[in-house]
Amino acid sequence: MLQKNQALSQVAAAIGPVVVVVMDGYGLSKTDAGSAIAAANKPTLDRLFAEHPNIRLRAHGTAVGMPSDEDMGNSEVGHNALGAGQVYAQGAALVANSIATGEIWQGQAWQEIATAAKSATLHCIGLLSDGNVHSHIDHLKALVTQAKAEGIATVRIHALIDGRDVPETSALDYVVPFEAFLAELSTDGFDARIASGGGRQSITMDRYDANWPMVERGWKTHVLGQGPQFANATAAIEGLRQQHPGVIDQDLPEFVIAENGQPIGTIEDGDAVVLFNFRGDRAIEITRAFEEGAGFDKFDRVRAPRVSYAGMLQYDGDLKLPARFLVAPPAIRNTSGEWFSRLGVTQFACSETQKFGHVTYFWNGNRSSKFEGETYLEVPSDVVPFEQRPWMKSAEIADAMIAALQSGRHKILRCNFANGDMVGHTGNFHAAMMSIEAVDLALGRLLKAVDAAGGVALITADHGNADEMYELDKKTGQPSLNKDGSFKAKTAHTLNPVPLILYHRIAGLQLGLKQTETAGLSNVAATTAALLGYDKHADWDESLLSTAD
Ligand SMILES: O=C(O)[C@H](O)COP(=O)(O)O
Ligand SMILES: [Mn+2]
Ligand SMILES: [Mn+2]
Repeated sequence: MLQKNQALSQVAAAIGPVVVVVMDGYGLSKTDAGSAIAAANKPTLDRLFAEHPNIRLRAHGTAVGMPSDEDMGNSEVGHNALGAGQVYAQGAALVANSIATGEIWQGQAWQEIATAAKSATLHCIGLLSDGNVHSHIDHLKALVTQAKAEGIATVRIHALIDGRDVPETSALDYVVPFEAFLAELSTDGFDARIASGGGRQSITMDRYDANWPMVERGWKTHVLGQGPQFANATAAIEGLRQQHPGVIDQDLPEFVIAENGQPIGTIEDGDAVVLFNFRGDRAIEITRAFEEGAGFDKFDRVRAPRVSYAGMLQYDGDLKLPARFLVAPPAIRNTSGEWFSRLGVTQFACSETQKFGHVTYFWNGNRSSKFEGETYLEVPSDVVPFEQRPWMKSAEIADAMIAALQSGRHKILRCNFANGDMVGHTGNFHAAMMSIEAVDLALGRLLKAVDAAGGVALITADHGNADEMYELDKKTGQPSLNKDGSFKAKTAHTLNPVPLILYHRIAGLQLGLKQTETAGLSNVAATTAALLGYDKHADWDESLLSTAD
């Protein structure tokens, strides 16, 4: 079975390495209004779109395993689909289903949490929004409602403020009704309140070991109850906004809710803790802080309470992190990393810290170890607000890819340029435009090395972001305005499709791409296999490559 496909091998014989480039957050908007991509000076990409086969891929909703087509795509589901060549029901859908059927409450994990919490406090930590990328507020409401039904008396919520997967200053749209919901439920001896919180880019939700001090600040806030005190979360958001004018939700500092100067929800021995985020990347570090013993050395925890801890999902199946989880994650099998490894095809993966796990861990179906024949290279990311360095590490990633191509050691090379996404999330139009220009420059250099190696490049993205930097008015299609007449910044991903461009300069080779109705990210793995002359794995979606007869 693991052999070259005869029909394809003639094409493949002419082809050197295949390079897959993911331009994170590069969507194809219907309109230039508010698009940092349209505004960018990008000669390489302009030439690619004008002169090389290119099609649109679906990158959101059910095409990437989200519950509905109203759901935007994100890096996890996008890279899972790209790397696995297939679409799985993802965390958002699995948790929603498990709650809908009630299965979640029957499982041993919830039973253990409920038992511990009956004689202590249940703490729920996570991202308070309906972004459905890391979490969903409906899942949290179901947890609190079930806690009351099972006779748990005290629930404390530690709320990370979003503004990154939802509008940038929407915190009160979630916090006000949620505090009302908790107050209504808090009868008959039941007491559920928000106890602490802060902006998600300021505390707790770091990823890929980029900035542990963020997690330390979160620990001090949620566990030790240290931080500026307010009477409730609504007052905290209002107060922090007054104290820090112009700071958007995701960057708000930490807050602690207190009564008579005493924090109402520190985390103590015997308590139960549920991290209600389902996505792994930004959940792993805080989980380690709760689960690891005395050997934990990332920061001084001051005290490490002995708690019953559960994740909404298991965030890393290889490391078994966390040990207890309420819903089983998708069992992603037969990924392209594994398939190509079995075929003896050498693979190289590279990105900077912020997206390194995306092209390795997410790409390989949430697996933290390498397959045989894989080489990984991580370029350390800057630890600064990315609107101050919109070029990020695009030049260094290009350098590493060029060197890897020149080494002749790898048959498939993949990389992720983080810029369009990470700078897109800041809501800064000018910086996002520059971020795309940096990617264009890096891409131009990389493609020269692809030519020199006689290779082919597939250039794509995992979802949109920089393609819509302003909220667009549904009726006019033009940017919506703030009260002061400025454009309303948009920090979240978009629902737009992404490009797939097929690039090569191999003389005499005619290749094209098929634009099908359902073409999506999950078709890229089979397209890569076809370029190399291999059959795809039977589980994968079809190749989009067309060859001249
Ligand atoms: O975690 C984040 O930064 C955002 O919620 C989603 O962005 P990503 O899916 O591109 O990582
Ligand atoms: Mn992404
Ligand atoms: Mn993103």
